[in-house]
Amino acid sequence: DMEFSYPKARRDESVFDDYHGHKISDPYRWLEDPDAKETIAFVDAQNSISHPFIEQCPHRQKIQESLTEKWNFAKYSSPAEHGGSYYYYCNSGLQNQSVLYVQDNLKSEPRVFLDPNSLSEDGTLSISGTAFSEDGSYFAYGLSKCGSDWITIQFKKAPSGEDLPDTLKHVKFSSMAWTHDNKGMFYNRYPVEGKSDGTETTTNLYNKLYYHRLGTDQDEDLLTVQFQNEPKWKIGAEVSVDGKYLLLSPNEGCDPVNRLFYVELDKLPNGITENLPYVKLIDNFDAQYEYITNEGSVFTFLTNLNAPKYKIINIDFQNPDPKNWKTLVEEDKNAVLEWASCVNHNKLVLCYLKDVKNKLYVHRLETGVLEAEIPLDIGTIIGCSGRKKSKEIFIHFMSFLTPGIIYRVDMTVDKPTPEVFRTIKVNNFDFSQFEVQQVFYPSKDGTQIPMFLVHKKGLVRNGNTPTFLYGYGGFDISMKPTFSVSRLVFLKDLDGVYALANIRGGGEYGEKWHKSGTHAKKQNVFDDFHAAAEYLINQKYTCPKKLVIHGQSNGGLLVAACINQRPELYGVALAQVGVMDMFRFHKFTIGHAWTTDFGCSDIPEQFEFLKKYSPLHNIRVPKDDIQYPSTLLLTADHDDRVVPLHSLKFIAELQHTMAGIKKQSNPLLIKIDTKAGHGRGKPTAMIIQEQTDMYCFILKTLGLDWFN
Ligand SMILES: O=C([C@@H]1CC(F)(F)CN1C(=O)CCN1C(=O)c2ccccc2C1=O)N1CCCC1
Repeated sequence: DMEFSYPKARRDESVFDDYHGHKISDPYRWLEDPDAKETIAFVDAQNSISHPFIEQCPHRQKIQESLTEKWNFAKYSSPAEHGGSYYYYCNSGLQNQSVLYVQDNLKSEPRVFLDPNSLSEDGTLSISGTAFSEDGSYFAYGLSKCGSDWITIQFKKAPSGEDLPDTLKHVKFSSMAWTHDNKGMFYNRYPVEGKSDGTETTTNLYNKLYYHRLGTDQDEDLLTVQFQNEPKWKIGAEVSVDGKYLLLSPNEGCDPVNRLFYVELDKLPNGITENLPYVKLIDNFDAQYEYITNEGSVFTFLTNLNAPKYKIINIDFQNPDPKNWKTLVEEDKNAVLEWASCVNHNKLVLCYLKDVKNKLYVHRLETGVLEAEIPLDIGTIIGCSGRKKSKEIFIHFMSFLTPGIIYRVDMTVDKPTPEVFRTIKVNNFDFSQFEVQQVFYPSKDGTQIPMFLVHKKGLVRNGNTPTFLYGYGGFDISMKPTFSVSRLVFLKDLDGVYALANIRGGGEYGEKWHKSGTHAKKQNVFDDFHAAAEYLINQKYTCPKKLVIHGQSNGGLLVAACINQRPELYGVALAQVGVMDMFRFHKFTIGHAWTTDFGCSDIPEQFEFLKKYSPLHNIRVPKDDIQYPSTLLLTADHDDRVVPLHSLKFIAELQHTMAGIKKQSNPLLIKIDTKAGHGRGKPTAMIIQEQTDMYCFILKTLGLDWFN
């Protein structure tokens, strides 16, 4: 047990806000300026205690070597056909970024098409968004530095890979939609306001849609669509499969809802110009309308309109009145329709999630009638490639104990059957020693919550097994079984249990499940997670001291709120890039888009429910001899999704509150990485370091040995 002396951080008690009559102080407001000398000093001081604690782990070297060795297996994506060539990503094992290869056909010799590893020494430059032109002769790709959401779009000739000079800057949250004359592409930009390298916290408002004509300078790009009276709107843009329509899907948050406007491109008297005239087909945020395909003016959409588990409808743009809309595939009350794709001209491939397991079906586009099920094992479809003109699709299957199988499915036959195209193999790892089960446990309000458990076969439930509980709980995102070799190494070497709780707020059971974990019902999410912990303890898998909880982003909020509410229930808490200040999150970068799940402190009744769980505002000394779990917050200087100030303010308040409290022997630390962001695009070397850090922290705080 160590007594920590945490860095002193200035508390400015003079800073407070009045929220509808409530005076709320914000003594670490100064930490909101990432460039202030004082903030930089705070970050260094925190790292100077967290780094040694993590690095002094006796087994660090062994852990790092073991993770690196196990990580070193070839990873592939499904192939995708463009312009007659096939493209796929491959990471040979330890490359920092996957490489995009091209081959003339599925059997021929692949060539490197784009290798991001050649673009930066440390692998911190990553591909973020790609789009081939309709004839496959041009390729646009976004590059992100250090994991920032900002991208720069560049272009190549395809399949040669020859670089083109066109460069589009100040792009963020962008569609990439080519016109079918292959002359140019629609994309999104934000107005330039000072620094935009991903370390700034400036709010992102007034998203605009531009059209770039290949071979011209960016400053000649046409400002085609903007909504000057709707600063929060982001403008999704897509060109229809026949090239005749530009589909605009504005949304103003993260809910699965959008408006639907369109432009008939071949009816424009002067081609594409500034301020394109659009038709408002759907001018409300009542539902989501996701374009699948169209036959002339009859458009097929995936929608949750009066269908919280989604359905497929047809809208004839010539008869747009909702009373003429037709349902093509009815909602399935027992499964969520996650996505649909039109392939082989007249087929619809539908992917459902049923009790958090994916199932694939083929329907006729013309009638919506079910034709066949594509048989799959229990697990997750993480990718599907194939277009309307494709006669085949490739599906990428994965699960806890399946690193990946890519199937090719011939869509021209009556009974499409998956044939193995490629199996992702992990060397010398015996998966047969593990098993997966799905359990359902009751939450506080009696709701049955699914949870996956992964552990070695023959596990003895003695209430003392190190258990790693992961959750997210928001934004209609479903936590599905995926493969992680580092997790399995952890389970193997510690005889541990991995638990994935499908708590409310996610998309596991459609829009009702999502909504029941938002706004005034957000506490359901935390209750579901507490109940998962209690289940694991009551069923003798583990005990509080051996229970590790981990969450990222909205899941970081989950972990922080949970240790505030039930510190006695958890042994170790890893809160990664979490949202901690629920009163101010909407002021930074894209935070304003999250009010769809969280609400906003500007609104009195929403302030009331935010106040009840906001991590930063609910830190208190636990009663009796209860202390906070060993806690490690993780964030990074280029995280412009959830800006680091959230974690900095939370750790400052937590350390202040618990400093000098003798019973708090568990460490309360934060690690702030540099040249890293919210997570996407992180190079392999940094991922392995981060996993090593987390396992070192867990081993040290659980007092465990790493056997392997
Ligand atoms: O990052 C997020 C939430 C959760 C999410 F809904 F899944 C996504 N999200 C977002 O904030 C999504 C941000 N975002 C867009 O709005 C957008 C438009 C077009 C292209 C790409 C983007 C994109 O990444 N959060 C961080 C913590 C709380 C929520």
